[in-house]
Amino acid sequence: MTTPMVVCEHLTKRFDLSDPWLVRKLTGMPKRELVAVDAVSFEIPRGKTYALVGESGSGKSTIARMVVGLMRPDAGGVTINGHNLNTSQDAVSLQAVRQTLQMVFQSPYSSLNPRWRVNDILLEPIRAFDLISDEQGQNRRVRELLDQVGLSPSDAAKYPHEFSGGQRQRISIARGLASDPAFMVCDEPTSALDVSVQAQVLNLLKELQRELGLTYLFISHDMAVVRVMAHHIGVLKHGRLVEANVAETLFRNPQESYTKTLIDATPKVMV
Ligand SMILES: Nc1ncnc2c1ncn2[C@@H]1O[C@H](COP(=O)(O)OP(=O)(O)OP(=O)(O)O)[C@@H](O)[C@H]1O
Repeated sequence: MTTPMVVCEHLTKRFDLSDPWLVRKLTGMPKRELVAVDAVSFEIPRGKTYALVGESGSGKSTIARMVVGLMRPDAGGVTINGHNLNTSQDAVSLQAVRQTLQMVFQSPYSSLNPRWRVNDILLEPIRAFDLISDEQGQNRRVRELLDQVGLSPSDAAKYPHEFSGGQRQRISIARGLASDPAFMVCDEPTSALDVSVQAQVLNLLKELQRELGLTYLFISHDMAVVRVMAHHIGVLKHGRLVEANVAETLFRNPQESYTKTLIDATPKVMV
C-alpha cells in the first residue's frame, strides 16, 4: 500500500480569548480559552480530494493553516509526503515540502498583487524555487501554465484588474501550479464566485487533478461543491470531526443528524 500524501494526527489548536493579565487581575475575570480544533485526525491518499465541510467557525481554515505550516498546532501533527512538518529539523526536506504544497485562497481579488503583470505573478514561484534558470524556458513555462488553466498567452502582459473573478481565480491556480506541487490546499476557492463560474473553476480543478495527479485538501461550507469535488469527506462541528467517510457513502447514508442537516440544506443540482 502506498503511503498517504497527507496524514493529520490529533491536530489541536486553542486560542486564548482572555482579557490581558492586568484586566483579569482587576476584574477577577477567569482565563478563557477556545478549542478551535479538537484532536482532528484524517489522511489524504495521493491523487485524491479530501473535503473538510462544516459551518462557519467550525475550524476549517484553522486546520488548513496548520496543514500548510502557517500556524503551529498546540498538539498533534501534520505529515506531508513522509515529512513531519512539526518535528522535522531537516531544512532541506522542509524546503521540499514547501515546494510540494500550495494554497489557493477564497478571494481571487486580494490574493494577487495588483501591481504585477500576470507574467511576473507566475514567474515569482518559478524563480523563488529556482526551477528553471533560462529566460526562454521560464517564458515557455508561463505560457504552459496559462494554457493549463484555460487562459491565453497574451494574458501574461495584463494586470489582475483586467480579469473577471473567475479568470483571477484561474491565475491564482496557475500561480499555485508554477512550483510543480503535488498537494494543494483549496480554502473555499469558489465561494466568492457566481454559481455558473464556480462550476467552471471546479471542473478546472478536477481536470488538473486527473492530468497532474494532484492531491487536494478542499475546504468548504457548501455540500453541493463538496459533492462535486470530494472522494472523502470529513464533517466538522465546533472543531471536532463528527463524521468522516467516502463521499458517496456519506451522502447516501449520513450517520449524524448534523451531516443530514448540511445535506438537506443543499440544492439538488449543481454541476
Ligand atoms: N486568531 C484567532 N484568534 C482567536 N480565535 C480565532 C482565531 N482564528 C480563528 N478563531 C476562532 O476559531 C474558530 C474556528 O475558526 P475558523 O476560521 O477555523 O473556522 P471556519 O470553519 O474556517 O469558518 P469560516 O468558514 O467562517 O472561515 C472560530 O470560533 C473563530 O472565531
